[in-house]
Amino acid sequence: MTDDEPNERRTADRDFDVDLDDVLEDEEDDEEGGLFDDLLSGEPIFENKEVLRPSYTPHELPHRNEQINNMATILVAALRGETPSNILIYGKTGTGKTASAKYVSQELENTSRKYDVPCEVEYINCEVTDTQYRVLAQLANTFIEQNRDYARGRIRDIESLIEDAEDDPSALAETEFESVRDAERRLEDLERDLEEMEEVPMTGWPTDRVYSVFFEAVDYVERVAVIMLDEIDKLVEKSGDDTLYNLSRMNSELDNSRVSIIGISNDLKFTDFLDPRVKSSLGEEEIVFPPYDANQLRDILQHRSKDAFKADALSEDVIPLCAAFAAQEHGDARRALDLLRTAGELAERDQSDVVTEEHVRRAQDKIELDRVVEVVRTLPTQSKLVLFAIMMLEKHGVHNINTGEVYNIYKTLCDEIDADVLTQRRVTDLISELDMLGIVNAVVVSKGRYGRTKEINLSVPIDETEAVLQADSRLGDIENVTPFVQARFDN
Ligand SMILES: Nc1ncnc2c1ncn2[C@@H]1O[C@H](COP(=O)(O)OP(=O)(O)OP(=O)(O)O)[C@@H](O)[C@H]1O
Repeated sequence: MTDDEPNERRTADRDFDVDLDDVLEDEEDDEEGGLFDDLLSGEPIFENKEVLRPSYTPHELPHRNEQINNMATILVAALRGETPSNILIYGKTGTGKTASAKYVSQELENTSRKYDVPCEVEYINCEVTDTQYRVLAQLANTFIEQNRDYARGRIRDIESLIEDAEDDPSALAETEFESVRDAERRLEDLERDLEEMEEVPMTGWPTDRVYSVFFEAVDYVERVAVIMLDEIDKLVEKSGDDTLYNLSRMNSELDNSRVSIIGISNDLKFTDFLDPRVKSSLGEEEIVFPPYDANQLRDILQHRSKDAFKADALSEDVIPLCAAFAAQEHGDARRALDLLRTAGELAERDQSDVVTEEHVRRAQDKIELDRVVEVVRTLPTQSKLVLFAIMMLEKHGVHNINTGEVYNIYKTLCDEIDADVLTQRRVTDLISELDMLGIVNAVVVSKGRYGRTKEINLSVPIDETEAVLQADSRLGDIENVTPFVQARFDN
């Protein structure tokens, strides 16, 4: 290389001279590891942690065969071009409702492609999409997108058919077109359709208009559309049963397509709020997902852990313990998987080669604490003030606190931060709510001729509770309020 060669060229050559192996060796010799070296050096515990996350759809769902077969038996009608009955799926949280329904839909769509039967499943999470407008708009736009693809595909086919027919008119034999002109007319129709297919904006239109665009989009081609409404109770709670009413009576007006609904809910009572017509149409078939017991959870964890962990990374008692803990919590598979993943992460952090029972116990505490922190963090300000009062009393050594004591300090705290003071009766209600959330424990005790009173104790760790309460921008201003506690003979 000469001096007058361009600079970049020389720089580039120099870059290539660097031998990557040398760099790696140098790094190995380097005694002081970087920030990540220590963390990387331990044997990894996980083979693929994603497998344990809620977003992962497992290929196998042990102990859900019966429910999966029931769903398939109902939905097979779609593959015969008939309308499947609507299905309502019930069960507590973490019992595999969504995972099973998604698994069945995937299989249904795969088979429909195999046999070339037009059938689609549209999934909507009603916790996120919780108004009639949004549900209809989301569905309309999905179908519009599919219709566009369909129209473009048809346009391509007809264009090439016309080209062939111009050379050889017999190319039109056995097609739906009698002449090239006929095919051209169809082409023009499709192009006009394509232009007219207008997406629904996420707000702003009258709901009637959204509904009619959705209706036309579904009916544009022949198909069976299965609409899966997960957390359907949230939709009804937020915006009533109009959406379900409209969807469930559509079939009588559709010409080309058929609609069937799968509703998923963990609230068994939500149908009580439905119009009787909607209730009977939606609940044509009901499938119940019972909670898992400890043995079933063990099988589920065993299946998932095969792909998630390195061989021998789990000590023998880890899975049974995770299963036992989660079985106590109404047989929730999500909780069991969280526990196993968190235990693995704790083992990884300890740079341990195996996950042990101890990691599971710590994971259980961590998850519980995370839950408490989240519950406390999202409490309304008034409840936070009541909890603050209880926490201060406990900090000053007062146990079996009574409502009057909480109320006195609560009032001082309200003054301190300029908040409205609620009545003692309302504060008693708030204490009961905190009890229901498992943050305090309030028991009614009889004091003989002095009547009955509530004895309140904090049931969550005091330091973490204080930290979360202090992190609230309003409560953070509370300084040095010392609870004035009347002399008590029972302390
Ligand atoms: N039988 C099973 N086999 C393997 N994994 C399962 C099984 N049942 C549930 N799971 C897993 O447990 C987690 C929770 O399941 P899913 O979301 O289906 O519960 P859900 O009943 O819909 O709960 P929610 O009502 O809270 O939405 C998911 O990660 C899912 O993959």
